[in-house]
Amino acid sequence: MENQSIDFIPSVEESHPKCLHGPTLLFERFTVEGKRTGRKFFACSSCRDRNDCPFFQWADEQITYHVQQKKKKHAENSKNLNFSSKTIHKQLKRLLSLPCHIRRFCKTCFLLVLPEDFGEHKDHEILEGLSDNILKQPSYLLPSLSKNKKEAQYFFDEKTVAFVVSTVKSLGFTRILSIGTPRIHEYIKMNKTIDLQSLLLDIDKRYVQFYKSREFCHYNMFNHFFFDGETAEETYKKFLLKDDGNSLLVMLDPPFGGLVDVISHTLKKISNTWRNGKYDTSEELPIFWFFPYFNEARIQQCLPSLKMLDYKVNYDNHRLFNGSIKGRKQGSPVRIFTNIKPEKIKLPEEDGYRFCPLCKKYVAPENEHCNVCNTCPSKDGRPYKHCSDCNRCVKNSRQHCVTCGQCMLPNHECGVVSRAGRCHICGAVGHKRRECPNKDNHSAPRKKKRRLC
Ligand SMILES: C[S@@+](CC[C@H](N)C(=O)[O-])C[C@H]1O[C@@H](n2cnc3c(N)ncnc32)[C@H](O)[C@@H]1O
Ligand SMILES: [Zn+2]
Ligand SMILES: [Zn+2]
Ligand SMILES: [Zn+2]
Ligand SMILES: [Zn+2]
Ligand SMILES: [Zn+2]
Ligand SMILES: [Zn+2]
Repeated sequence: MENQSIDFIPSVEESHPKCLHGPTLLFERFTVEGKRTGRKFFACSSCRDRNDCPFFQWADEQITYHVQQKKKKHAENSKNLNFSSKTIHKQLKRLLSLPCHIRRFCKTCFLLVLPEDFGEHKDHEILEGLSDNILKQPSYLLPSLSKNKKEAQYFFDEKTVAFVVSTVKSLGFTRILSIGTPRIHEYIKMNKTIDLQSLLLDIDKRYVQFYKSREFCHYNMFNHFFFDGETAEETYKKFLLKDDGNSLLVMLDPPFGGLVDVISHTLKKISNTWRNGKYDTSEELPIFWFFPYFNEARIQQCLPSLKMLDYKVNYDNHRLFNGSIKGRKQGSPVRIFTNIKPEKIKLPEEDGYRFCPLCKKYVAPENEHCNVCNTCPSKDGRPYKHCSDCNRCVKNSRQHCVTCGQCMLPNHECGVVSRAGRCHICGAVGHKRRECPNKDNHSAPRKKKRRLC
């Protein structure tokens, strides 16, 4: 799915073959020249790595014996953490009734352990003395799955969590559908005085041990699949449509490798269910989508009402996303995409954000308004300046080069224009291969660099 020569085709997933992660998605391959091959295939909605989910099936092919065997083997290997939700909820209640010093968590099995089960985990890595508070913050207790490409868990730092929750509160929301945002969910649960409700939907099944069934659903956001069937889906619908769907915000922080089209497709499904329960169908389901700034164009193509805020979303356990990399002054590349009017969202002035009356939104300290472009142009957290030759704003670090006919870095290889960020077919900026007007009649092979002189 990471490969750019694959395109997602929205279709009725319920009729697709299923893998361990629910109905698969339909994709189509492109040739390197950007032409459709016409050959479609089903692949796992959630895993890009075949080691995590080996499912693959050509759409025009009957499932082979080989594939069936592979699927069976994978299902057998994935039987761990196969606990029943009913008993698991009772388990947390019992654990909380015990004194702290005999409350244990097995770091080998990722399980909370009751005294009668100590023997089963005797050679495992054990954490003991679990306080009530730590049991309310499982994202700090569970080892992060950040090495696993499938789940890619990166957690917001405390400041970001506090900012996001207070913003949601000040906007008047009372409920958050938290998709892949366990840290927001647990912060709300921990701080009862905040008076917000949250339902967590996440693919990480380990969370089921820490929450009641009305607080957490084991869920796949790439195909809108509830692993525990109709009961879980009912829990979600009830939450979504409570109070006629009023005062609800959907918040999601997908793994950064997730495809924008696929995530948008899920958001549209959620929005349709929400809208069906409402009188005023012109209203839009309020969304906060956390994603890197460089996805802006694609997100706006899929969901045009989503606007990008300047706020830099920091993470605890990601060097790139918490501004801790030496020399990386621009900070985290993750932003909030929302359909709430940006002027209503006050970004923290103590961090240098200020209101731009011309753009009618809060902007980052380095983002100076350009009167020619009539915008605060910086997207990536670096200062920009206007170049009258290019007739647009460019990064401060660039200078106009007459030979290249555009603004370039001072030490650039003069006469060679990088194709990064350009369409692979026609070389233009502003669209990708799949939207290229020349897509169907182009056959030149892809080149990395183009000599101009
Ligand atoms: C980038 S992390 C976001 C965590 C968030 N920043 C927080 O602090 O709460 C991605 C989250 O999405 C979850 N996730 C990954 N793939 C998912 C999927 N296919 N469906 C639902 N949740 C998924 C992960 O388990 C993780 O909680
Ligand atoms: Zn799968
Ligand atoms: Zn164990
Ligand atoms: Zn401005
Ligand atoms: Zn400008
Ligand atoms: Zn220029
Ligand atoms: Zn040059």
